[in-house]
Amino acid sequence: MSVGEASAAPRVARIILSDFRSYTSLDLPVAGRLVALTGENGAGKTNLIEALSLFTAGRGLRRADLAEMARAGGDGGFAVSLALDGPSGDVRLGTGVERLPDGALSSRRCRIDGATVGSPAAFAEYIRVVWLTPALDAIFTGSAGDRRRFLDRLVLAIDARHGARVSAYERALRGRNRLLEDPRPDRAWLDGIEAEIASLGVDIARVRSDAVAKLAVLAAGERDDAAPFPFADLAIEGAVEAMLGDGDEAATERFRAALREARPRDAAAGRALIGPHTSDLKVRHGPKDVAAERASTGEQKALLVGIVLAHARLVAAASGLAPLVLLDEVAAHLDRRRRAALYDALSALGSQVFMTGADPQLFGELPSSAEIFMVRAGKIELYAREEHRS
Ligand SMILES: Nc1ncnc2c1ncn2[C@@H]1O[C@H](COP(=O)(O)OP(=O)(O)OP(=O)(O)O)[C@@H](O)[C@H]1O
Repeated sequence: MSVGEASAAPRVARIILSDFRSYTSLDLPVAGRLVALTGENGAGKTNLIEALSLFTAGRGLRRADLAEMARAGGDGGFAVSLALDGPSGDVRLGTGVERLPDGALSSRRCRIDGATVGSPAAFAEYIRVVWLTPALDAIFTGSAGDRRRFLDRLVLAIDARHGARVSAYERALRGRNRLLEDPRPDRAWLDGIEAEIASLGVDIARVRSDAVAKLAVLAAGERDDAAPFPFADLAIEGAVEAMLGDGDEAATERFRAALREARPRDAAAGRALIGPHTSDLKVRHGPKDVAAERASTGEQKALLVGIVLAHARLVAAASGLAPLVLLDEVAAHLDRRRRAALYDALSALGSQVFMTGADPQLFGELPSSAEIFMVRAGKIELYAREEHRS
């Protein structure tokens, strides 16, 4: 499917939580496409969108352990379930952890219409999820590792197998590190594991590069210097990415040769010094043509919003599913004009969007079809919208 083609937009129609974070039990019907969650600090707004973020591969938007998600004071288990109004009808998605009869906690369970599936990656057939959280504010000034993780999340929303690919690559790297600890390592084993690393590494570099190139094409379409959300110039910098020009097979061979040659150096360092695990995502503020880390705090936030909007459009075009968009405390950072522009852009996306903000006034510019909820200590009710808009 090409960028711009129509996509289906699944909608969460009901959220049911049991012993999830601050929620003992919650059954929330949702009617809107644009949904705002307001309420005091600590009320449970982020907890709710974190629950939604579990319907994608990985550990959700806080990258938390399952044990942290279970309500303190509960039995250690929790359940999150969604009724989804999807392209092929209604479907029920569920995930959580159960306290087993023998007293132990189960591993993470994932279910689709009651049937167990192997991992949350299986939800990708029904729903894609993208998000922007305050933790990402430091992404441009933070470590290359943070930016790689950010990029991998972008890729994961397009290609649900990317997480498994990265895990397998990291496992193979650890295996090679262990072999290199031996002063006389088994050469056949090393050859084998390096072949695996090279093949997985080139796959990772390729899908990351493709995603960045597609995002760049989308951003290029919006090269309006006066746009409220500036376009970003994105590029990946990495030795393996630089090898891709001659095709994947040649790149795999070159990466494998580089690993073989680097054995003494990597043995001394205790890790591989070359590979996509050392690459960096370079971001520039397009209209100003400066490195993103040199832009102002507000400009960085606007850049991130621009990237997330472009990403949501890319996910819709690539997967045929307009992704669920979760925006944690984004509205509060934007001036009035940009907030109105954000709501226009979100309406145009076609996605269902959940956004949080402590101050209900932040959502004054939302269209009347939007739904605003007031969150108070584990309880959620509709905010008096009519009053609010008068
Ligand atoms: N496992 C847990 N069990 C019980 N309560 C939890 C658990 N994890 C977090 N909480 C509580 O949830 C609350 C935080 O909720 P959340 O982060 O959703 O707040 P918020 O409404 O987004 O607030 P803010 O506006 O400050 O971002 C805190 O009071 C925290 O103690």
